[in-house]
Amino acid sequence: MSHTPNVAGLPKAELHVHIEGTLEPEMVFALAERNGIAPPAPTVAELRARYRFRDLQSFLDIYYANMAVLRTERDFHDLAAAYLARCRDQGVRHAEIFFDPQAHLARGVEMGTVVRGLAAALEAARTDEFSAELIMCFLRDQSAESAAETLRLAEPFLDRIVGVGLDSAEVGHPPSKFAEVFRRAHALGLRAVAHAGEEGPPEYVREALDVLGVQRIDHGVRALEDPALVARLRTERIPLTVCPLSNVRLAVVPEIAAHPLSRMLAEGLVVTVNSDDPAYFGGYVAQNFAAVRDGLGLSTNDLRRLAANSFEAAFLGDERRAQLLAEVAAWPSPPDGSG
Ligand SMILES: Nc1ncnc2[nH]cnc12
Ligand SMILES: [Zn+2]
Repeated sequence: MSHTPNVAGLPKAELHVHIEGTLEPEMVFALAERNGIAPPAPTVAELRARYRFRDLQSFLDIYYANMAVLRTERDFHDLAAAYLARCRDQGVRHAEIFFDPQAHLARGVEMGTVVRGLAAALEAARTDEFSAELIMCFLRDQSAESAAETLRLAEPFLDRIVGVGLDSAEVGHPPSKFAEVFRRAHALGLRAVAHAGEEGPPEYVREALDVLGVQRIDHGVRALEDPALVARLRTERIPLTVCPLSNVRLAVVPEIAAHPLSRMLAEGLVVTVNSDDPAYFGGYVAQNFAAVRDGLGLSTNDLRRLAANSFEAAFLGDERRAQLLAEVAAWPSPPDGSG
């Protein structure tokens, strides 16, 4: 077998991971038991067997149903702590983590319960080597008024939230629906990102940039259908947080060998590789790197480019960004310097 560099050792930022999408089936059952509620399936194996998705909506139905086991501050802490523990083995040096408060508010779980639990886990995980931030997403298949109310509820916690995002069922819910709440988020000093061009058209990517003023696009793979948009993304160096295994599992692309990531790299786009909902899609971020390395035949240079892009796209200070970029440039280096 040819020698392939160990992508788990490649220093990287993960910029597109939904914390509720890291809820492994085993944890669904453990939390159901701890909270005295019925699990969503008879066994872990039977729950996992349902993870065959036709499209985004068929995934979201199970994703939202499983979240019912998340009730207490401790639950949210334990969920984030489990993801953060995995970051160490995945080469993740910085994580920007999405959460979906409306999905919890709807079940009577308060904003403070969610944010305090998640933020405590992030605080405990921060070191000189590792940083993490929270991005609060609005559910685009709910109303603009609900998004505005969600932002109001989050105002007491903005010291623990770096930015806002937009996720959930895309088609029929254009970014422009959320112009006002994103304006308010900018006024509050928050960063902004949005899912666009996953199932939705290139026009949604444009709206996310022009109407919502986002600094990154989450997914964005359908932007490739529009050459003028591709040229703009390249010229303005707008990062796209791509999720290869997610795209295969949600039938955005037919198989990993057909994934447009190679084309995006060749176009000079600031693309990054991320896991999206790793408990559902067959792997965390290093498995996503391995899948595109093997499925698309990416070179060591390509892998370094993807990791460097992740630090360029991250909400980091200049000094730490420069340090992490230097570590990427030195990869793969022998772990003890002896080779
Ligand atoms: N891939 C995805 N697209 C839109 N909303 C999501 N919420 C969790 N994962 C998502
Ligand atoms: Zn996502």
